Amino acid sequence: MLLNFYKYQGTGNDFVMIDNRNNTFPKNDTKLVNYLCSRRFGVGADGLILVENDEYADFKMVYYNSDGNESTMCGNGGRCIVAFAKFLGIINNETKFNAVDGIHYAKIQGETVSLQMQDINKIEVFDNYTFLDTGSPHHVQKAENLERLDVKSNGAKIRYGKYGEKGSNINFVERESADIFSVRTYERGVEDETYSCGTGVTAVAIAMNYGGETDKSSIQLKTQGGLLKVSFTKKGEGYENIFLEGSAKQVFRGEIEW
Ligand SMILES: N[C@@H](CCC[C@H](N)C(=O)O)C(=O)O
Repeated sequence: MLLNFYKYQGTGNDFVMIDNRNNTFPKNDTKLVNYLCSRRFGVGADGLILVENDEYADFKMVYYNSDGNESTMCGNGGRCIVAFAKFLGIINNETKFNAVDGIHYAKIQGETVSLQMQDINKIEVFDNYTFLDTGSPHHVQKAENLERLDVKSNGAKIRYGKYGEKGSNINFVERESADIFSVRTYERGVEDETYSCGTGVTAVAIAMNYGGETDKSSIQLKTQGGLLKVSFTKKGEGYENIFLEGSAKQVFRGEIEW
């Protein structure tokens, strides 16, 4: 059988995109999703995303990690699906779409997508790290010489050692200035470092503000795949009006046999 797909990337976090508005994709086929994401045998991607019809919003986003399992929210994937929905003619320059963590508002201008994330009310601060959920779970830990850190092995150690089977994404952050932080992320479900993680940089920006590393409410995050921006409003112990902004691009499209 031949399957039509599109490939998108948002600051180097890459996704196989499939238009599943006709409901023909076998959604429980973990092996198929894993095969499509395989960099040696398939298309190659950090994750796979389905665009589906939704009763209450412009469309629905269904996200899978490259291991083939459906997972929680993907911020870069959310930005890419907005670009894909525009390409498909489902939306124009603004949208409200449904995802696993609820409705997201987004707007697109050229190749830049600004995606509203869910409000955050719970932030846990520990001795040498902060934990928060920005749609997906994130461990945020400061690091020196970030450029030289072995993110895969250090990330895996924390992901399995501290968070067990369910796991967490692990972010390492180094402050460059009050409004610029460098971030590298180990993603669960990919079980490797990715070039950037949208929910991850969102978690880092909020954790840095909450922990007093910066008093800025608009922060630039340097990732291996490029620059992202996170802005927010602090309200009491929580955060609202959280926006993740950066580029989202179609890379290629094709069909693959399965
Ligand atoms: N790359 C994503 C995060 C995807 C979800 C994550 N791997 C998980 O399962 O928690 C992003 O851009 O947010």
